[in-house]
Amino acid sequence: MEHNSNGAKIKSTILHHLFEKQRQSPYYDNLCRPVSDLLPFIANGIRGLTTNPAIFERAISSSNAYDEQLRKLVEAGKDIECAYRELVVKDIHDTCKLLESIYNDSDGVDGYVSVAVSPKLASDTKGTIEEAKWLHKMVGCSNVYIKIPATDESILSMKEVISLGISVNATLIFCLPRYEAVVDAYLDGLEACGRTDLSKVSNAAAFYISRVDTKLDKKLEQIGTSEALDLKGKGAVAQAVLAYQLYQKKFSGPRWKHLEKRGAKKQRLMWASTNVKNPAYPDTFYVDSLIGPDTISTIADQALKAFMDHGVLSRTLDAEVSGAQDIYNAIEKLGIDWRSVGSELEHEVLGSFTKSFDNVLQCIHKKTLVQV
Ligand SMILES: O=C[C@H](O)COP(=O)(O)O
Repeated sequence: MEHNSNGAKIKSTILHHLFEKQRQSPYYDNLCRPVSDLLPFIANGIRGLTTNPAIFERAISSSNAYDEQLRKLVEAGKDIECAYRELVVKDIHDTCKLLESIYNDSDGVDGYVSVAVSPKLASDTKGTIEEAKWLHKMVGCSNVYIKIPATDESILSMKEVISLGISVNATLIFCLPRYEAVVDAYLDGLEACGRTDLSKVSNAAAFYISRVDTKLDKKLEQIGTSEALDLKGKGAVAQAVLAYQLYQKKFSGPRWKHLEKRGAKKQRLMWASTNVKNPAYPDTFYVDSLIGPDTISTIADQALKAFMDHGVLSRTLDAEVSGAQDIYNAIEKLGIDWRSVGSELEHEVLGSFTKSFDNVLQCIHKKTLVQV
């Protein structure tokens, strides 16, 4: 039985058990205004929140809760993009405050809220650094994660942002080599950080899941042999299982031990894109299949509802490591290049986030016309 902030008893859910029994933290992949609407999710065991431009597009375009702040921003002479950034900063700040007690109680392990730099900066190293610094300063909360895409150019910015003591959620990770580069950027950033105590710097690595299967399944169908078809729906989870093995390897040994002595926190793998896209797969498939300690599962509404209703709580993430390696190798043997899968997905998702970013600006523009 859990207690709310007034000391009243609230019923434990599978999300509480996920954290207490499996040491995996459930985050909510969503945001809304008023942010107080998130309180029931937190009471149900959500320990952090992730956002992206598509989430803001949905939130701002489907609600008039932003109109008053927007009117003031327009009156103050802000242009559309500035106004958008301020709306975002307010939501993220207010959500950080809601999650502050989880952040404090967990000693800075949980309670984070992610806010992404503009997808338009994905190939601009310097621009990403500047925007990350700006967002961090404007939100003004220790429990904000600045979300930076793991593109070639933005990985370079991660090292610098981390070295400034800013916590980062490295996102858009679709393949293992890219994940390894993200780990190295975190380690490099920590080593370059001038602070003697590194305990306030945190890093999550958002590894996409369902979209990887969507892409792989298409390629496997094109190959069409029974061996290929038999691998459908297995690649994304297998790759994630191997990412967890890589995480354990990278966060042990002398290099890591040295940083740990300075108080550094291990990076946390965060499973993103956990909503099932293929209706033929069970709706809790990706959440159920990737349960393991010291990780985060960020879950959007569809999978969250399903998991809370009939999710299965057992440690799956390292239950079948050699099987996962066999699946990974078999996919590669069929001529599917994991790196190319990663770059195709990176291109597609950045494209769709850029579209959401443009749409939300257009929506704000329309709202300002109505207000005039
Ligand atoms: O922020 C990342 C989301 O988890 C993406 O999820 P999606 O692939 O279902 O759009």
